[in-house]
This record gives sequence, C-alpha cells and structure tokens, in this order.
Amino acid sequence: MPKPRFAVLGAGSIGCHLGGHLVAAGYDVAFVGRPGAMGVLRERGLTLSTSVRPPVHLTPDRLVLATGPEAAAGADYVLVTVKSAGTEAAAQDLAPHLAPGAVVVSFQNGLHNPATLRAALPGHTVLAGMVPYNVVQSEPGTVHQGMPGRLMTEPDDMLFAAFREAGLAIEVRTDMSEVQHAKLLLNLNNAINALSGLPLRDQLGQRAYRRCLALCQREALAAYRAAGVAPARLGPTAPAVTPYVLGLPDALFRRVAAASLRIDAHARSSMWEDLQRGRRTEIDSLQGEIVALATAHGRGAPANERLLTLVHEAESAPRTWTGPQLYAELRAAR
Ligand SMILES: NC(=O)C1=CN([C@@H]2O[C@H](COP(=O)(O)OP(=O)(O)OC[C@H]3O[C@@H](n4cnc5c(N)ncnc54)[C@H](OP(=O)(O)O)[C@@H]3O)[C@@H](O)[C@H]2O)C=CC1
Ligand SMILES: CC(C)(CO)C(=O)C(=O)O
Repeated sequence: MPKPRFAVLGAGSIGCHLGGHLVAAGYDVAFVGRPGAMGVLRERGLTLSTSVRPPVHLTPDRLVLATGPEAAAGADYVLVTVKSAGTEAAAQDLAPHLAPGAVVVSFQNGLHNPATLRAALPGHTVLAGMVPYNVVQSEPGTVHQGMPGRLMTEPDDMLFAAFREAGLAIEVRTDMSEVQHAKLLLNLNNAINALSGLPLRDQLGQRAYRRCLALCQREALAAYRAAGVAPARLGPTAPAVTPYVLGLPDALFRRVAAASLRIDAHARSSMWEDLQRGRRTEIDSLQGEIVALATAHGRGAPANERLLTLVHEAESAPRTWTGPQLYAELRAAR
C-alpha cells in the first residue's frame, strides 16, 4: 500500500515537529507556513531535538516548503497546527484546495478548533488531536521537544500507523471532547507561565505560581461540573485532585508530582513564545473558554478573568510577574 501524503498547515513549533518526524521516516510532507519561517527552513533545514536523543537534521532538499494552501492539494492528511485564532482563516484558505477524501486533523489546544474546521470543510472528515508535550523553537530551524508524552487522536488506522512508524508516540481515543477539556485544565498554566517569564520547570517549581494554577483549575472544574462535563484523566492524578497537589509545599510537590516535573530546561508554554514574538496569544481560547462557560452557567471565574485581562495587556505592554505578585493579584480578583 502506498504511504499516505501529508501537509502541515501552520508550520511552526508543532507543525514542524510532527511533519519533521514524518519526513525523517520517509513520508511526503508539504509544509505550509509564513514566508519568514519557510525562508529559515529553506536556508538551514529543520532540526528535531530533545534532551534524551541525538538531534535529527533534515537538510533543505528534503523539505517541501510552501506559503500557500494550494500546496496541501495532494495530501491525504492535512495536519492543522495554526494557533486557534487562525483556524477559521486557515480553513477558508484550505477549502478550495483540499483533495476529495482528504482527512484533516487538528493538533491544536482549545475546545472548538475541530468544530470550526468541520463547519468550513463540509464533506471532509475532521479528527480532533491533542499534543500533551511542549515544543519550542529553541533556535531558528530547530524545534525542541521539552518533555515526554503521547499524542492523542480520534481513530484512524492509517494515521496511527504512519505516526508510529515516524516514532511519534500516539494513542487512539474515542473521548476526545473529554481529553480536550482535560488538556484545557493544563493549558490554564500557559498564561501563568507566559507572565512569569520563566522556563516551565522553574515556574512549576514555585508554589505561588502553582497556587495561581490551582485557583484557575478550581474555577474551571466548577464550570465543568455545572455544564455536566467530566474531563478525562490524562496522568497519574485525577483532574479533581490536581488543585490540591498543586497547592502542596515545594519539597512535597516535587516528591508527589515528580512525573509532571520531567520537563527540560528549555520548555516554555506556547503562549510565552507568542508574547516573546509580539504576537496575539491564544488566551481567548483558554482562560476565555472557562470564563464563557462559567458565565453561561451563572457562575464567576474571576481568577481566569483577571488572567485574560493581564495577558491581553501583556500582548501590547509586556511585563513579568513574580509568583507572590501574581497570586495576590488573582486572589484580589475574587
Ligand atoms: N508549542 C507547544 O508546545 C504546543 C502547542 N500546542 C498547540 O498547537 C497549536 C500550534 O501551536 P504552535 O506550533 O506552538 O504555534 P506556532 O505559532 O509556533 O505555529 C503556527 C504557525 O502557523 C502560522 N500560520 C498561521 N496561519 C497560517 C496560515 N493560514 N497559513 C500558513 N501559516 C499560518 C503562524 O504564523 P503567524 O504567527 O504569523 O500567524 C505560525 O508560524 C496551538 O493550538 C497550540 O496551543 C499544543 C501543545 C503544545
Ligand atoms: C504542553 C503545554 C501544556 C505546555 O507547554 C502546552 O500545551 C502549550 O505550551 O501550549
């Protein structure tokens, strides 16, 4: 059977990580990205790095690089890896070029990207996917995976086989909505990490920042309960218990949550990268979703609402917050 062909729509950290692994395993991948980013790859090639394995370098001649969605025309699978605010536009761009029968897979954070893609691409199968680990562009042309983890998607045998062959750990799930709600609980830390200005490991090592996350997660769990949503359990700790664990003193937290601190020194939230580059963040699809859900059920989510405002402010006027400053700010909002 011929190998399926892929396109990556939104060739940034996640798109280059997924697409790069597929290229390394011999799959055809068309990378669709911004002219600047594609120029870097055209010049330097793409390096896939982790702190546990030697890096893999793909020379420029192995990369099919494009800046327009027409490059996705030959793909059997289109992996959508733009930030949430760009999904609608990316889907509209893609619609006239998508091959009949092509499957679209959203590997994005947030709750609504698969639905946005389905609405814009009628007649195509759109699968929800989830990336549990961090990938940063540690230097131009290098995407670095900073922690272990298994990708998740809705069932598709050919996709699953290709990812496995490419060395991308992947798990098939039939409860992706619950998975996405669980991932959103983790992504409530993106804003806290971005405002801390610290690598994830250092930020999560500090109780005051973890308490900020616990406040956000408690509000989210209350909103989920009101909405009848039961988030999936993605790690050793059940979602309902996580806020208690986050509030433990540092030494105890390090022992109880050792697995969640298996993060290398480079890892930062994807929102930190956005603030660094002066780009719009995904805050409306993260804290914004919790505020909207809480409001729809007659509840407040003041800590999430305050973070929403602080991140919007940081988009135009960057500032960093110490853990105690941020915790005091979020508590004062309640
Ligand atoms: N990075 C991470 O560690 C993780 C990220 N995620 C999620 O994965 C998704 C992707 O994140 P990430 O890879 O970090 O994002 P990036 O910003 O690194 O990559 C997306 C790239 O796509 C470009 N882009 C946007 N729209 C288009 C378009 N229509 N055509 C071509 N290129 C386009 C963006 O350019 P521009 O900026 O100019 O719009 C950007 O360069 C997000 O939903 C994120 O939350 C999930 C888990 C971990
Ligand atoms: C992996 C994680 C939770 C944190 O880096 C993330 O999803 C992100 O940065 O967007």
